[in-house]
Amino acid sequence: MDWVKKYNEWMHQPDLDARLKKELLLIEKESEKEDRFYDYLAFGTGGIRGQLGVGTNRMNIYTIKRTAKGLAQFIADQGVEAMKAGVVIGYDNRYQSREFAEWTARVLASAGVHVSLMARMCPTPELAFLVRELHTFAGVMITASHNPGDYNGFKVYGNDGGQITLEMAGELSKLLSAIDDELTIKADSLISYILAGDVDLLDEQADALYLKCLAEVSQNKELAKQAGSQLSILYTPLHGTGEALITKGLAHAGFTHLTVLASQADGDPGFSTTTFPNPEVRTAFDLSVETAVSDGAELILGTDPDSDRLGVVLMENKVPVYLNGNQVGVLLLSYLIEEAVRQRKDLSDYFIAKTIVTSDLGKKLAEKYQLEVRETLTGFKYIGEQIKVAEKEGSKIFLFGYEESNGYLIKPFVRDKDAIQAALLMAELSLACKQNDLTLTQKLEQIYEEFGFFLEELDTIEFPGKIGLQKMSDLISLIRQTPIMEIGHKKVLIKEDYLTGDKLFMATGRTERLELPKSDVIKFVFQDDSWICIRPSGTEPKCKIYYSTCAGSYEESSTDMLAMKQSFQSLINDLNREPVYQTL
Ligand SMILES: O=P([O-])(O)O[C@H]1O[C@H](COP(=O)(O)O)[C@@H](O)[C@H](O)[C@H]1O
Ligand SMILES: [Mg+2]
Repeated sequence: MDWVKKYNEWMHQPDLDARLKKELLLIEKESEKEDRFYDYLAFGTGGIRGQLGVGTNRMNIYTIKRTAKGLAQFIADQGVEAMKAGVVIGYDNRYQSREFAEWTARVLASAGVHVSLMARMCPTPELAFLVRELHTFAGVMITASHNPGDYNGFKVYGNDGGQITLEMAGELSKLLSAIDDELTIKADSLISYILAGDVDLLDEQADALYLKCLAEVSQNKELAKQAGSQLSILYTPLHGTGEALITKGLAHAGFTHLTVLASQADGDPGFSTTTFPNPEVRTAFDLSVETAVSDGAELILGTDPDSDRLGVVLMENKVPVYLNGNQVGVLLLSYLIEEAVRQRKDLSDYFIAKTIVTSDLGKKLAEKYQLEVRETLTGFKYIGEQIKVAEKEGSKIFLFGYEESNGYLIKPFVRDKDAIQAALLMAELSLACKQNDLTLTQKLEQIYEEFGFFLEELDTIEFPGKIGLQKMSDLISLIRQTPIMEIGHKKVLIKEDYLTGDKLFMATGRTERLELPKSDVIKFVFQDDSWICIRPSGTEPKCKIYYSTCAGSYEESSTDMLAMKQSFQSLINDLNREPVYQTL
């Protein structure tokens, strides 16, 4: 895109939003202007996501209107029935989320697409649920999930309730590439569309519908009814949308001893009490741990702003034990398996889904019970897609889906990760363990003893701006091209390149085809089942490096981890010829 032309167009637009105009006038550096106007934001792992601000490469009312116009055209192309089925729209507590949701509703309605708009902020899984429940053609959620406060985003759902995958995103992007009149897209007022019946507002009824289905998540209803009040839970919504459904959902099930961390329950879009509202990061729990120590809570649950990620901290003798997403996932899976066995279900009828960057511990556990394991690329949309595929095939039944970045799904009435479902099951599992005089760390230990001590770590390297994007792509290409036979003392057994689709056996040079769609991901697998995977994030300007080790003891596994990380870090620094390493 000719950024100078675009910049001038925005600069000379007579009625440009006053705040954006002010911001535009303050930009002096040419590189900054270029970064904001060289392109439009594109679809990534979780829809369109970016920093708020002026420019085509930022989230603002103009880029939102353009995206909504593209979506309206896409729906109109499917015919009148699709337009009537329409779109359900939700939004979180972020800056401008509500404004963006209203603009999306207005632009869609102006094109004749029916809209159901949430009247207040809601969790992403509730919106995903409503797509199925209301049989709409699509769904839109305005959120940037766990990203910092200056981000926002536009997630799109298809009529199965899952986030759109490559095919639909590709078609939508094609339509969007022909739209460049973002500054002049017009629509009537929201109230006029509501009065005309083109936009419906959804409120309490949405919660009631969701909560009715949530009850299905419970594996042992009697347990929580009888003993739920014995488990003391502290919950933090991290200023986001989770409070209403989590408190109601858990209370209905019987978990009545639940306290909400008041200082993080105010919907503050600046996330002022935490630097990063991401339950993957320990500091997100600083305040809740402090409170749990003084109040004696046994379990801390925390959800990200749009409440699709769940973080768990166990309080054992007032000492916090932070679980990562892989650990929570394997604990939930082991509980689902135990309950299925107790209920005499034939587990070979079921499948689980996980991503290629998620630990293999869950896979080992599942395989012991003849559960099929389906692996997908990163992005919960691919896990949601597997449920659709299985239904179409009439093959296996979905038992569980999860990924390392704190995403879990139990019941497929939602087709995206759902922290409300996961919070309920986590509470139930904690209670079941408590009843058996077992701590969750002991439970985890038992799993490690049986299947091996799997450790996982994540490094991120930030690559901001247009130049950063190029540097990141160059680095990953270098890794792709360099014949890496060994990392530290470990021989590479297999190199999987998801961009070329090749699975290369290093010793013999033999290749097999990888079955997943093409994606810029490289995975090195070692002889002892440990692996390293590198890919660009699709939601933030950074490169992610995942490490996983497995050994017969915790000590062995962590020594391995340290050695493996150090070697890979210095390999990357050497390849890049400038040190780029920064740890999450
Ligand atoms: O950010 P969320 O919670 O919407 O989640 C989205 O992004 C995450 C991070 O993606 P990436 O590694 O590409 O940044 C993915 O793990 C997740 O599957 C996806 O739904
Ligand atoms: Mg989220």
